[in-house]
Amino acid sequence: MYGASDPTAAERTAFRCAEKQYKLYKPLNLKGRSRSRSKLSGGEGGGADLSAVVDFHVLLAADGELPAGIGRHDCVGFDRPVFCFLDRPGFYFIPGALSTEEQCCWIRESLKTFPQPPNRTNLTAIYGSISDLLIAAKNKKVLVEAENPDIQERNEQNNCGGKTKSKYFKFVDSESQKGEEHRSTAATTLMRKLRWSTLGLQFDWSKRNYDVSLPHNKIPDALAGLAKKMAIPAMPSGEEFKPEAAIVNYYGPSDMLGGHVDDMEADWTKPIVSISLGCKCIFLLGGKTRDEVPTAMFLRSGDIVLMAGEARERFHGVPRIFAESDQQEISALISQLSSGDDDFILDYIKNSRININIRQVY
Ligand SMILES: O=C(O)CCC(=O)C(=O)O
Ligand SMILES: [Fe+2]
Repeated sequence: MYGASDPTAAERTAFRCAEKQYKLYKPLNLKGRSRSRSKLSGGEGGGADLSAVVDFHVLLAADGELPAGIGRHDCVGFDRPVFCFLDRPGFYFIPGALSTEEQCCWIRESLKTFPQPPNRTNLTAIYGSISDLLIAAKNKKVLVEAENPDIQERNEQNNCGGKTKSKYFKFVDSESQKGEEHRSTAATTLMRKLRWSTLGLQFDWSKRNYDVSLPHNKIPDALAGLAKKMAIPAMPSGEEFKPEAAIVNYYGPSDMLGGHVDDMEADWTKPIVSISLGCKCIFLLGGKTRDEVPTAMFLRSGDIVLMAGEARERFHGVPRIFAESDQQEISALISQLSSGDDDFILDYIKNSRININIRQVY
């Protein structure tokens, strides 16, 4: 799914040039996380020229003639404006599809419930199942390694012999760790290291496929309902979208997602329903090879993108998040979250972006 087989050839492609053009460059001593399923390397950079980036919110507000190559997609039974690119069938952009309240709700769910077992996250491979990460972060807990009494007992009963070395990780008060030799990791740090979680059918990144044998819950009803409703403009007529899996991506200020194609679902006539939350980003929509020059567009909190049919074969990625400097972009979100008691979530989202993309697998 992700990355090109020949990295040197990938370096020279039009898609790669666009990624380099838009990526955020930072001082070398602030080396950021590479979230990439295909990495971007550094460069000199600075303020990128954003004049070619399509801004659907400006087009929506102008309510006039659209630039060449962009159209409106009229869809029976769908009451919101939907934009499309005339030469890129199957790609749809629904600006401001979610209200501020809805955005807050999905941000909370993304941080609180979506990373809960049996859903897996990038942290699962290191620490096993971790429950209540957000609560632990709010309560300033730390994660420590401990012996798992359950497994020890079970092994003894099964005559596995001797003491098992089975370990697991648990949250404890940071105070209790003072003077302890155990290595501990603050829950707030882990929260920042959260890069993805998978809902519904679990995606196995190492096998690059869905592993239906892994325990999973179905997609929460409210999210499934939203995805079904928003998928309508991209659905073959008379059919209903079946949300079976979702990937939640968590982006910090210097994170990016390298160009890739999502090709692990059986029926490409069904869309990927992709929800943006938090800080603004640049999204690149390329061609069927990396050699085609991609179109850059802004994605803002509450926007929804649909990719179906031919658009499923197109390379796409996120080279840039706009955090900190562009707080006015998410001012409604900030004021809504400020009125609650969610300081942690407020601080998190001020310099993060969350993307929930929902898929029909079969
Ligand atoms: O973050 C986004 O908007 C895109 C995410 C994506 O393409 C993916 O997870 O496959
Ligand atoms: Fe994707």
